[in-house]
This record gives sequence, structure tokens and C-alpha cells, in this order.
Amino acid sequence: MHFGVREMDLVNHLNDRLLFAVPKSEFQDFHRFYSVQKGRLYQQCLELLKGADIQFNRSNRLDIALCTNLPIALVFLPAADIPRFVGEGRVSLGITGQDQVAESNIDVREIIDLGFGSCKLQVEVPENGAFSDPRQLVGKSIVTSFTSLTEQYFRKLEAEAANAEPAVNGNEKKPLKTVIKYVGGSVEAACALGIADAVVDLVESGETMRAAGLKAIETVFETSAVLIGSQHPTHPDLLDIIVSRIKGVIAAGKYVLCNYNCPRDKLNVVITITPGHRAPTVSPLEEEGWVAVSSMVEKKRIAEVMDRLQAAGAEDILVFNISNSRV
Ligand SMILES: Nc1ncnc2c1ncn2[C@@H]1O[C@H](COP(=O)(O)OP(=O)(O)OP(=O)(O)O)[C@@H](O)[C@H]1O
Ligand SMILES: O=P(O)(O)OC[C@H]1O[C@H](OP(=O)(O)OP(=O)(O)O)[C@H](O)[C@@H]1O
Repeated sequence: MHFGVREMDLVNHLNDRLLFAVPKSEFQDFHRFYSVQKGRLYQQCLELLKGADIQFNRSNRLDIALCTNLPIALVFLPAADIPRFVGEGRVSLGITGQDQVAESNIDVREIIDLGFGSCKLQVEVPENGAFSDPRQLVGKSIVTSFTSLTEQYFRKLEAEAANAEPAVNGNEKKPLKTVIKYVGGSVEAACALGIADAVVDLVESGETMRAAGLKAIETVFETSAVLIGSQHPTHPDLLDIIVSRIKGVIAAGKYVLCNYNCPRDKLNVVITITPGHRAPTVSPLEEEGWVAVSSMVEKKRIAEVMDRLQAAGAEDILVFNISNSRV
């Protein structure tokens, strides 16, 4: 979808609203009967907005949506363009990848690491080829969609290579220049098609890389989705509210609530296992000598914490998801 008459009409009614950019999702048609959905961050962004109670109705394929319960307008844009829109200031908030922020070189505030959309920008070479170390690629041809990050990475390697070369008869050797070429997609095809010695591409599961007969030899950048803000937001008070709601949703997703009973004489041991955010809540049970404990625990540690609690004498251990929080 593109900005059309209806969007331009909407834009004229946006002056009182904080603009919030969200990565768009599109179906890319490959054939009349075959299309794939693009937009890796889109679905999780929608869940985040829902968790923060930012409600909106989006007309079919329209790239602007007015929120129905807050003076916010969502603008659906390509992830790569969001740092620019936010950097220019009219769009006060945005969600995109940290890789896109770093690649854009645009001055925006990175407010919250959102924890989803994690992947790595890696140097990949043909699996059975001549290269196994990125230093061997200095002076060679590299294809990528991230030319700025790739340039920075190889310029450093070139400088190191030049420093390692001894001067001959007092003459410094001219540093080798690595050729960095841009492609917008299907980066992994570049080696097989003979236009690159290596590629620098995003890797999540590694499936695309392996299917193309490539292997990763170095990580250039590690990324996840991030909430970014303009240095001069249009509605700073509203921005603070949205940020604190989103922080609450992210924190809620990272923790679970762990409740259990234990003999009072084991309390000093179990509370070291579940110290909680500030301190665990301890309440007496009707049964003499027993207490109930309630404490927030990091989701990723909960299995190990339950094992340790049980070994320490805790019983009736129950774990609950937290749907929202302000901590
Ligand atoms: N497996 C993955 N491949 C690519 N990007 C990923 C992956 N996992 C997470 N990401 C993140 O998602 C961002 C791309 O977002 P999104 O897919 O919305 O953009 P896009 O414009 O559709 O990109 P593309 O056209 O390259 O698919 C990346 O910059 C990265 O931060
Ligand atoms: O490690 P994986 O889980 O396989 O994911 C990584 C692949 O996904 C992205 O491409 P995308 O599917 O967005 O298509 P594109 O080549 O058109 O950018 C990225 O550029 C890699 O090629």
C-alpha cells in the first residue's frame, strides 16, 4: 500500500496527535497463487500495542491508523525508513531494529530494548570455499543490504591489515580496499551468482544461509527490536505515558509470579532463591509454622528456581503469568 488521497486527507488531521511509526507488513506476490508475508516485527508490534492499550482501527491496506482511545496516530512504514522519520522529528516514536538504527547513522534516542526480533548481522562465505577468516576478505567483494555497518567493519580490518604490513624501503604499502555492494534482498544468492566473495546478511535460524551453501565466520552486529524516540518529540507528556506503558508490558513478559508455601524455619533459605523485585511478600498460613511466599522471578530462570525451591523444602509451588506491570 502507498500513501494515497485518503492518507493525505488523514495527514491533514494529524496535527494534534503524536505520530508513532510501526514497521509495516506486506504480502509479496511471487505468483498468482503464492505470496509471502514480509515484515518480521509487525506481529509482535501489534501485540505490544495491544498490551499497552493503544487501540486503533486500521482500514484495509491504509498506512495510517488513528488511535481510538489516545491522541496518537500510527504510521506503518518500512523498518529501514523508521529511523529517518523519527530523526526528522515529526514522528515522535517508532519501533524498528537496532541494526536499522545503527545503519542509518541518524540521531534518535534508543528508549527500550523490546527483546523480540533478535538476530545477528554476520559475514557469510561459501561453505567449502577458500575463506574462513574475515581478514582474508580484505580487498575482496562483499554484497549486503547494510552497506554502512559493513563499510565500518571492513575499514577497520583494512586499517589493521595495513598496520600489520611492514613498510618496504620506507614506503608504506597502499591499504587494500574492500568493495562493498548494495542489494535490497536475496543477499544470500550473491556468492552463487558470482557477484561477491562473501555476503553480510541477517541470520536468525540460519536456514537461509545454509540453504544457500554459506557459513557464518563473524558477527558484525547483534540486534533486536527497539523503541526509538525523536530528540524533540511533539507531545512529550504523552510520550512519557506510552513509554511507561510499553516498559510495563516488556517487564511483565520477562517475569512470572511464583507462589509457594514453606515451613517458617526454611524461610531464610528460600528467600535467597526468590528475592523478588524489591522483596518477597511473606504471609502466615493458618497452619502453625508455615508461611506463603509470593515473588517475581525472571521467566527464563523459573524451572531452575522451582527445582531449588523444592530441594529447599518449599511445597505447592505455583507459577502465574503477569499480564501487565509497572515496576
Ligand atoms: N530473520 C530475520 N531476517 C531479517 N530481519 C530480521 C529477522 N529477524 C528479525 N529481524 C529484524 O527485522 C528487521 C526487518 O524488519 P521487517 O521485516 O519489518 O522489514 P522489511 O522492510 O520487511 O525487511 P525485508 O524487506 O528485508 O524483509 C531487521 O532489520 C531486523 O532488525
Ligand atoms: O536465518 P533465517 O531465519 O533464515 O533468516 C534470515 C534471512 O531472512 C532475511 O531475509 P528475508 O526473508 O527477509 O528476505 P529478503 O532476502 O528478501 O530480505 C535475511 O536477509 C536472511 O536472508
